[in-house]
Amino acid sequence: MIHASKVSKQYKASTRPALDEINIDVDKGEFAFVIGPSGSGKSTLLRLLIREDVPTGGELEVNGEDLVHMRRGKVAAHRRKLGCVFQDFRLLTNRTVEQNVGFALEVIGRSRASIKQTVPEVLEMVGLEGKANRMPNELSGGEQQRVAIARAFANRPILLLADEPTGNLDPDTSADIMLLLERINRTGTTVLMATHDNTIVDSMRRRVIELQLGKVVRDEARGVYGVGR
Ligand SMILES: Nc1ncnc2c1ncn2[C@@H]1O[C@H](COP(=O)(O)OP(=O)(O)OP(=O)(O)O)[C@@H](O)[C@H]1O
Repeated sequence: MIHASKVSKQYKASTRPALDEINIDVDKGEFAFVIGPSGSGKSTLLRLLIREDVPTGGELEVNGEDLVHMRRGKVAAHRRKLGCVFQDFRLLTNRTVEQNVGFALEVIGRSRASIKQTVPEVLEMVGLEGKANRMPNELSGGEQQRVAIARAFANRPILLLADEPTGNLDPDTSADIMLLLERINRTGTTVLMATHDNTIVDSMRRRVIELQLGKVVRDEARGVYGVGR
């Protein structure tokens, strides 16, 4: 699903590369954490996968698509295959829960009938069936993140990218969000999640890819966060 070979990213303003010849292969259906200290390159990796930015070296493919040489006109189609979830939820604050999810489907050209059918299904999946008409500010942080996950999942992405999705949530709420991401993973969606949350990483025992100063320093199948971090 993800193939990164010697991928580097050198920002113009920076002296050292944010990513330095990293090799990562993630298979379809895998669940993998990307961990590492602040500035190690986690968000940069996710940005390259979303094609918000382009590597300055190496090969990068998602689902067989070459992201290095991808034409600008194909970027939107690439992003449509992905779901993205962020620490700060990024909901449309002036739209209801239902509209937030529906709008994401509208912009990718889904018919009104299909949106009408899909939105209640995904809201039920994330446990928000009674809250379709609420505004985001009428929800708890955990509920807002559920809306963001519903929105990311509505189009059944092949790959879900999550950048610190539990960063603003308390431990119990974070655990619930992880159950939801596991559930999404069980439907066949590959999940790549950047996190600082050692409790979550230790309890899930999933693949752990550790970055330090832009290099992969550990890639373990059923890893833990690590001692003393
Ligand atoms: N737009 C940019 N221009 C210049 N340098 C950048 C840019 N974005 C990130 N960097 C640098 O690239 C390196 C990696 O940053 P990145 O945001 O990928 O790290 P991170 O592991 O996600 O950190 P955090 O956990 O704090 O989010 C850092 O040294 C950062 O300062």
